[in-house]
Amino acid sequence: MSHDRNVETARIETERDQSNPPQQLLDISDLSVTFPSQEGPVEAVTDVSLSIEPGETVGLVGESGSGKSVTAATILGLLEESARIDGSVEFDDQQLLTKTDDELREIRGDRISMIFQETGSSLNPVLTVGDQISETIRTHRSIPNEGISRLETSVLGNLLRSKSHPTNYERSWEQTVELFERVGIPAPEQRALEYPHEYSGGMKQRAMIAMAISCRPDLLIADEPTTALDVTIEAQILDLIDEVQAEFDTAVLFITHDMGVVNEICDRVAVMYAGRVVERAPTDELFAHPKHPYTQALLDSIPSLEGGQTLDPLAGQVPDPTDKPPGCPFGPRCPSATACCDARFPPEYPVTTADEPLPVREGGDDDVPSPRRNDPTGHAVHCVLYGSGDGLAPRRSPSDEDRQNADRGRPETDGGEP
Ligand SMILES: Nc1ncnc2c1ncn2[C@@H]1O[C@H](COP(=O)(O)OP(=O)(O)OP(=O)(O)O)[C@@H](O)[C@H]1O
Ligand code: NI
Repeated sequence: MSHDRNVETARIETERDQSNPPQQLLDISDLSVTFPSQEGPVEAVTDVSLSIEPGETVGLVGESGSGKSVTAATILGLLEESARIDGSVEFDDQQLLTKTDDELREIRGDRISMIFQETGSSLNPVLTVGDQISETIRTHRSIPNEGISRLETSVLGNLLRSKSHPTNYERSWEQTVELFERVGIPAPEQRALEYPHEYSGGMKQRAMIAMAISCRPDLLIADEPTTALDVTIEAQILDLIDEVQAEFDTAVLFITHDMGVVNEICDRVAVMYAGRVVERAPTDELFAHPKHPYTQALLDSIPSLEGGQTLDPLAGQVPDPTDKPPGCPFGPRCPSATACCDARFPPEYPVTTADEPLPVREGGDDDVPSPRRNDPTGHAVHCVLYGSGDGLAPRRSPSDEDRQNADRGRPETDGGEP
């Protein structure tokens, strides 16, 4: 018996090794997040799996309320205590969900940094921008603080810098000015002495990027960092993120609702809808062959490059998270929906290379095949089962053909997987 158990353990471990290759920097699997509320539990994130390799830029895209920020906050350990978290978030093979607040604080700002849209609230209004960044450097690069308080550093800053002997404060200040230069803040020595209210939105965002890269993080989480900026400044900030990403080999999780931004800087994309990832693919592939009707609708709603005109804005709204429909949450807005979509959520389904036999889900739902399985291409689709892609048919009952396709697994294959 014990022999059998060893064999079984070895098999499970081998499977785990294969399903969890060590080259992933971040590996989220089956993450669900539920908040308590007056109207009962609100599931903001459902069964999200997402991985990021070192140095890679992955976009997380979706409309407002799709669960992007909650996913990011979970990675960073910033959710309120009352939230229930299921699943796994591994960073560099360490499970983040079981870390203490202190351990997480150490990882944040040392290995994982973040930038947000609301830069204003991330910067302390009563400290100069330079002081805030140099303090971050002293804290996270383990340069001891020498017992100088915040107030003293502000008041004594110039004095300390004039000493011939470099102090830690002085060194961190020099590094701050270098970082300011690196992120394109003009007159960096002067600007470092100014307060946040003296900065424009774009300059604040540059300063936040300087702070975020001061620890040379392995992962940068950027949550809508350019949403509040005008398009010219946005383009500059995206270029900057791209540059520092290449220079420091930082992986980036880029959260946005803007497919145009995704196209600009992401290597791969995961599309979220109503708390779930509904499609994932390399960016080129996603733009060339979107599979999920929601992705198609998002792409159709990108303002055209020439005219800046919105072609086909997405009608309808994301379902109320306290009152999600039983079937596919996109069903009510989906041009390809059939009656099946109303009944139950179509399971995530990989788009595989042509001819590859599709495994049958063990103990799965009777007429819904579609196993969830390792997807080497990182490209999966939920609702291909009941029609998407070419078939923009009106809502209808499943045809015999649908059922046959369901039996086989997947109606169409384009075989164009990378
Ligand atoms: N602390 C919370 N308590 C209860 N519900 C929450 C909480 N935080 C988020 N939610 C809900 O979870 C869902 C997902 O929110 P989230 O902020 O992740 O969306 P998002 O995709 O980041 O949207 P946006 O583009 O507007 O930032 C929303 O319905 C939101 O109301
Ligand atoms: Ni958000």
